[in-house]
Amino acid sequence: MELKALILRAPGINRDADAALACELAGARPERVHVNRVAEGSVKLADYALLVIPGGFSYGDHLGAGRLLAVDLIHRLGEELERFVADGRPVIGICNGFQVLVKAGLLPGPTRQPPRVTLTTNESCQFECRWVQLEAVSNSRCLFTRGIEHPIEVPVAHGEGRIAVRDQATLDELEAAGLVALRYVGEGYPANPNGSPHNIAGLCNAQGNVLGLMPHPENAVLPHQHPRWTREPSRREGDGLQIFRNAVRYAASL
Ligand SMILES: NC(=O)CC[C@H](N)C(=O)O
Repeated sequence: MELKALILRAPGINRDADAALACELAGARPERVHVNRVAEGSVKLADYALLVIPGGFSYGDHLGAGRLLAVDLIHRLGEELERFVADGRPVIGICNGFQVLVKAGLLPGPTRQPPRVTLTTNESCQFECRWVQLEAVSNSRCLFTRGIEHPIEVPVAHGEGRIAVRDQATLDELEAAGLVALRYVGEGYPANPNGSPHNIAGLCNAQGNVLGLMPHPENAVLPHQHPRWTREPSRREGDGLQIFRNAVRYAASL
């Protein structure tokens, strides 16, 4: 049976087509759906196996990147989304989508708890747009990064990607609970493009079925998207595709 992926659209979201392509290459059938269609009930989240919140500048990043779409998630999708997550279905938030999930309290979770983590302006105070190396954290609960044993290369493009935590205890807890899913490889800037502590690039929830990450795996799915594709012709696909394939495989197993 073909699995359907809901790619959530909202004003200012701009990487929905890229996310749709990644889902399609991973074996799912993507549908790009405006958040209003879900909120009014004409599209039901429960009809989908996978939810993607793509990158972009939702609502123009007003009040902080991801903040206003997070309000939509909490107040307009609310229980439907909570049920989707509680059912164990995979949710991936990419860049702006990660900011949305964090500001909605879905990451690191649990929901309805006071926020302990946020994403804020890069340490460099500028928009960072380049390719980075990422490693999957081996003790992570994340289902999207399974089997990724070597560093992968994907691009970043963000202005507000720095993780800020309430205190050191929160950071220790994220690590100990296996909620850190991905890290930038290398020491300091520019390997870590935003100054996130412990080089954190992505977080998951305790169930492992919600992942948010600042880099863009959906822009690293085809061989020629890589900057060295002419010099490394052996590359058969982009490194980011594994993340989508894991999601589709997992969704199929539910
Ligand atoms: N590419 C993106 O999703 C960018 C996210 C957000 N608008 C930022 O600048 O941080």
